[in-house]
Amino acid sequence: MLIRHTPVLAALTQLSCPVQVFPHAGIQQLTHTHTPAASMPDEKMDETKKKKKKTAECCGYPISIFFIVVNEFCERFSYYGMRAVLVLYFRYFLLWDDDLATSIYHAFVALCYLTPILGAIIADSWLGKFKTIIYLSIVYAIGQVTMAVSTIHDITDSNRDGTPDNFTFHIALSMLGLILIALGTGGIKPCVAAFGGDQFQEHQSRQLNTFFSVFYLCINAGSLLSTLITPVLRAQECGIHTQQQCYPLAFGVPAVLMVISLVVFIAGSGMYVKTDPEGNIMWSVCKCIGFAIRNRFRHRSSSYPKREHWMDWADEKYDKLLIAQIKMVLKVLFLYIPLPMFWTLFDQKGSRWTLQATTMSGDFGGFILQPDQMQTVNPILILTMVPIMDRLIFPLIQKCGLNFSPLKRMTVGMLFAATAFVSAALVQIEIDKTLPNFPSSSESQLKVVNMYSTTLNVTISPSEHLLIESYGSSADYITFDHQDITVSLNTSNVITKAFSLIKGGRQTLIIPSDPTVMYLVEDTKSKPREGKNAIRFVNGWTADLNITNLDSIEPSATTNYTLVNQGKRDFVLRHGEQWCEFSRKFGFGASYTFLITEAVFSSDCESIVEVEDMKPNSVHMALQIPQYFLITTGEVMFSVTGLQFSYSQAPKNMKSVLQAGWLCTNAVGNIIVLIVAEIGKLPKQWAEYVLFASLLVAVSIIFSIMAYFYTYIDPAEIEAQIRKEQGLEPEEKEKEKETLEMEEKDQKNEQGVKQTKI
Ligand SMILES: C[C@H](N)C(=O)N1CCC[C@H]1C(=O)O
Repeated sequence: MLIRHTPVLAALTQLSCPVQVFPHAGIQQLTHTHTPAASMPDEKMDETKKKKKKTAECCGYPISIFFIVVNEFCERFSYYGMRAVLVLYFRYFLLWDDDLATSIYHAFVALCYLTPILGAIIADSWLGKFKTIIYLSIVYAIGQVTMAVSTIHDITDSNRDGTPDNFTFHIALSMLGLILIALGTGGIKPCVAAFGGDQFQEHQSRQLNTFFSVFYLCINAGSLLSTLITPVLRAQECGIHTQQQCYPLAFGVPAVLMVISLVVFIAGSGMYVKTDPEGNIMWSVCKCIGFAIRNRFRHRSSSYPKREHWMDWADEKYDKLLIAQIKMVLKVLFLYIPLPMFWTLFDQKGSRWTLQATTMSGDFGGFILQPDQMQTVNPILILTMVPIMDRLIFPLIQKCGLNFSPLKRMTVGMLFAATAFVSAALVQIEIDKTLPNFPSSSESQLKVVNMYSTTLNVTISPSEHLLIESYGSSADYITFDHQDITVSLNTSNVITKAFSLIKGGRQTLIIPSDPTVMYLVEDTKSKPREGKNAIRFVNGWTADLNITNLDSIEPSATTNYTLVNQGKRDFVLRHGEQWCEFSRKFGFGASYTFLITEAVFSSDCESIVEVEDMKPNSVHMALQIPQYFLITTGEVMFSVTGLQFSYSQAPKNMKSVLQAGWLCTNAVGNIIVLIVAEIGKLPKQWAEYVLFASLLVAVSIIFSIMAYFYTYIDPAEIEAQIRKEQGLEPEEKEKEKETLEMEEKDQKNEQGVKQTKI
């Protein structure tokens, strides 16, 4: 069979066109060997006419962009604000355990980045971007309201004890809310970015790139504000019958912001450039690909001449333009295959890095930073680094004559993320030096506390001999590689008792005022969560005691651990009319047992003895700043560029689809985090960080090779040339005139800006 080769198809299949770097644009474009007007497709020109009539401009930017970026700010506030308190809601309202809460949280985030495919298909094939954004924003707002309602404990708290009586109701409502939110946030995300891009005209490529940077700034401004505000709202107390943590307010404010986002978007509706969907494009794409594969298979014999691209096997039945568009999209999607690895590392900020922060000290002198607040460093850095990169670093690189093309930027971004993980590994090594020596799964550890009135000689079979003074403890934990021990106490007569220790556990042997009833209590064997401190009391007084926020404690008994925050804490010990106040300043991540002596009231609580079970964290959280700086630099190079690249390389009718493909790399990255968390970790955390860094370096090498073979295209130009070859080109002269007019207008605008600056 004979295949016709047109110049455009040859250009598409060989992809070896000369390239030219546009100033600031970052995206290399095909060199025009003819006037720009000559390359403009008729359809695009018609659309441009529409744009010219409709779009008002300010400083060279379409005014409609203002509504889109404000909409994005409010939407991201809503999304990140809700996300900031979600795990806590699962953990402390629905009372799920840590594992379930984290898994559902990550699954939700992954779903939010998978639904863009659905939104893109709806937008590009059916409703168009404008209507898709409106309808899915309504779904999103309903989801946020449903979520806020699901957190009102009073709805099912018929016995008014402060906890919901019907958990199934709250779980069902919140899951419905989350599904609607995922559908809404994911569905509109590819459309909003692409819709913003659609507002720009051919001659505004510089402004288009700035738009994507401003868009990213708005995302992070929204994220920063909401991550700071919603936890504060959650910490308030509210309720109808009983006062509880105010989840309805923490979820309600994001719901209000989502409604505002929708109103702002609708307010701009008269100004937007709205491109209509071109029928069920996704279905046509699938059918065309299916036909190409079947046709290739039918003609597999070597007697048939080869075609330059496997999609050319759809030539017999499908339009050349569609085939060319599919080739463009597939080429970019293929390039995306290695990208999820970046997000796998990036998304660990919220999990592994936050856990790392819980083993560090957040005392910054003037203020205290909680471990999860460390994440706000990312949006703060984005807000400062995007302008610096855009205005200073990238132009400087360009001035030096270096071709820092988008795909090179993305590769360098990945390498920055890898170095962030090397930095995290170095910090981890420092932390490990300060961590207690926890027992392995076959070992047991024991500490001894003496509440007896005199010093005791304690022998633990077979070979441990300890001398422990009254209201004192053994210096540190003793490690045993067996569980069964016998303890002998040398009091007036020898008391002997056998115990079985917990494998892999840490315990304390409490010897009370009556040593014959000595007993074991279980100790914490990991750092207390969220950088808090675990404390407990042993009552050496002669009667029951009440301690603030703790149950009443019997003589000789030990309380369970209570978690207290960093800072000065006061406890009132009370028995009947007698009381005293005990104050203590806590650091981060320590564990203490307080021994209450017989003289507690007569000494005004001064005689209480502190036994340090676990030292407070000593490595400072500031050491995490370099890793945050490196990952954020990586994000600016990778994510902002990826957003622009996905828009610029997509054919007009598949812009949202490529945005969705880009967002999907994020979803896959999140799913990898989930799988890694489930499969388990390397024995050493620093080794896991190094492993992730090495994987990303390997992936970025693969990506750079793929990028080397990628040729940047101007989809509009290719589409125009195909249309021209198909005889669909309108009057050249009219087009030329239109373009010249547009360029003149652009120049005037730029001069206007310069004059204003002067
Ligand atoms: C908050 C992040 N710095 C950020 O801007 N993003 C993380 C995933 C992509 C992007 C977003 O759109 O939220």
